Amino acid sequence: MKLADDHQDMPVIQRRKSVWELLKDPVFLQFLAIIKTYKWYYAGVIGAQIALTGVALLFAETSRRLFDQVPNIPDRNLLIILSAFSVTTVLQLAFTFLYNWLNSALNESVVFEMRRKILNHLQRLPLSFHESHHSSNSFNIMYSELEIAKNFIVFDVQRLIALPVSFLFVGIYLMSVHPILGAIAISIGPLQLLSNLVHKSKFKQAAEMQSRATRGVFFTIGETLHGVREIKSNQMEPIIDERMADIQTKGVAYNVLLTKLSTIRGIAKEIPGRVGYIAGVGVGAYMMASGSIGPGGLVAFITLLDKVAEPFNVLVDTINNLQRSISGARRLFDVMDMEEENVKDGIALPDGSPSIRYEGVAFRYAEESNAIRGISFEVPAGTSIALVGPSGSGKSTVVKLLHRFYEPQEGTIRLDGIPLKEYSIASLRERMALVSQDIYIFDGTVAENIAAGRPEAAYEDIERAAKLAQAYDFIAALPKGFDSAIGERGIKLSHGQKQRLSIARAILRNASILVMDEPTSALDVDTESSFQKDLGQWASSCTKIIIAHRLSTIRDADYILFIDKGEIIESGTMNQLIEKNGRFRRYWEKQGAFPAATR
Ligand SMILES: Nc1ncnc2c1ncn2[C@@H]1O[C@H](COP(=O)(O)OP(=O)(O)OP(=O)(O)O)[C@@H](O)[C@H]1O
Repeated sequence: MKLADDHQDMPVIQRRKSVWELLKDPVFLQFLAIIKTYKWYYAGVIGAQIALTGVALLFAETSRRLFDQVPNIPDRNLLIILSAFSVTTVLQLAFTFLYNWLNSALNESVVFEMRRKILNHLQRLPLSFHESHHSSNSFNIMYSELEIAKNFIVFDVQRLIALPVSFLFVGIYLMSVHPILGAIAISIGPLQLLSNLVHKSKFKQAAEMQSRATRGVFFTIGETLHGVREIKSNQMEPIIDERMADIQTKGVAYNVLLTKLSTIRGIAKEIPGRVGYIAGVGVGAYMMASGSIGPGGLVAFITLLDKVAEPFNVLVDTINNLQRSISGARRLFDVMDMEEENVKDGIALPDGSPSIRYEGVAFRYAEESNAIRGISFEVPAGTSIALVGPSGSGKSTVVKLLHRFYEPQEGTIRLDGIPLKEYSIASLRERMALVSQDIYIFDGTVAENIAAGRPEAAYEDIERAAKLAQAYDFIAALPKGFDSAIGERGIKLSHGQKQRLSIARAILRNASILVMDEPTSALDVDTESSFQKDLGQWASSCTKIIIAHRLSTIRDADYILFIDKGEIIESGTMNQLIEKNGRFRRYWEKQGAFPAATR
């Protein structure tokens, strides 16, 4: 169980992009394409915002007329004014309702669409991404980073369009009431923008630290839930608790700091508004006394002061948000920018079992030293080869290359004489079945789990696969047989039972290459021997690669490779290797598989 704090700088994937580069980023443009899909919602929300400004103008103008005419207002005018107030109230309520409703629909739809896009992308990234990044990293992207990016795409974008329009309307109206009052009102907003400079870098830093703390929380929760068994058996609960407390303490401190800085910036933002109000009321009162405006003009000024300042007010918030959104979105885009596996390009692998040939293949993971080197062997079509060797010797790596989960740095792998790279990944994986050490049971029924790789399979075929995998009896004993729910929310299976389901899954795929990575490690001796017998029947035509730590699993293999430290040390049939009396024989002797030979 890893306890490193590597969530602190996840994911450092590519060079950081400037805001400008980010706005030109193709992924950002893809997100803008989402906006296009929901253009009518955006139009509705923006329209409702502008309409609310119109209603505010109507209210201010009505108030102005009322105060300009009282106390000698004719009954008819009063009636018109009261009707206008009633209309503004109704309109205000109606547009507020419309705005909230459309905004919520827009928000949910965009989040849904973005999450789908990101998950689609994540599952199409090469295995190397998932093997080198903690899964909590992807969860964090799906939730926190997405939430932040969404705030920009949903709210900031619409405000940036609607508010300047509102500003223009209200500004023009106030200038028409009186140019000096209009100028005072208009100048408040730009002054408010200056508040953005207050503690600018400190604020940015605090936002980044707070987001790190959030990522830390995701990381710790993910790691704890993933390794709960190891945590319990190693009594690591206090360590996890301490770690969480540490992250939370920092998280609380950064949150408080962020709130403190936001409040200071908020005060700085308020000051021009308050000063503008006092100046406007003072100037207005003076002008009223000198008769250049009526009392209604002053009332309109007071009523609309907030409205004219609002666009800048919100712009300040939007710029604040933008700083956070950009750093969240940047992490999201970094991952979205990563190239997906190209599974389509290439020729299709023809029907029938192919021969497999490795020619001087070498591979290393990222910066590490070679995991395998100089690997050369051939498996004729329809035969089997077993890879044996100590743990960490490179056996799984050899077969990962066959799936094209990774590409070798040296050498060539050929199927039927054609380099693997020329086949499309989709056709390769379609023709290969994998029974691996890590068995994943999906949330669903037994039948659905067996048919995971062939959802259209007939029920009889599923049953047949279960029989050949020695899984039929235990499935039949489940409360609902093949319809019993298993996985996260269903019946829990033993490792051996899961392994048998995974074998049934592979059988059902009807593949022409069968890769088995320790396929029977959790089966009892009797079940394994029946499985071996049946393997000869259902997989007779497949070309097979079997990785095994058990001698019984490889006894029937046509050819065996003994691998150590990434190299083939010995190769031959079982009898040849035993007679050779070399590393292979000593390896099994150590495990008590047969008596030590006299040397
Ligand atoms: N995703 C990975 N990233 C970096 N190194 C890896 C990765 N997977 C495996 N390795 C390293 O490559 C080497 C070979 O590993 P591999 O899993 O191929 O061995 P193996 O023989 O299959 O082991 P085992 O029998 O224990 O499953 C090991 O040193 C391992 O630490």
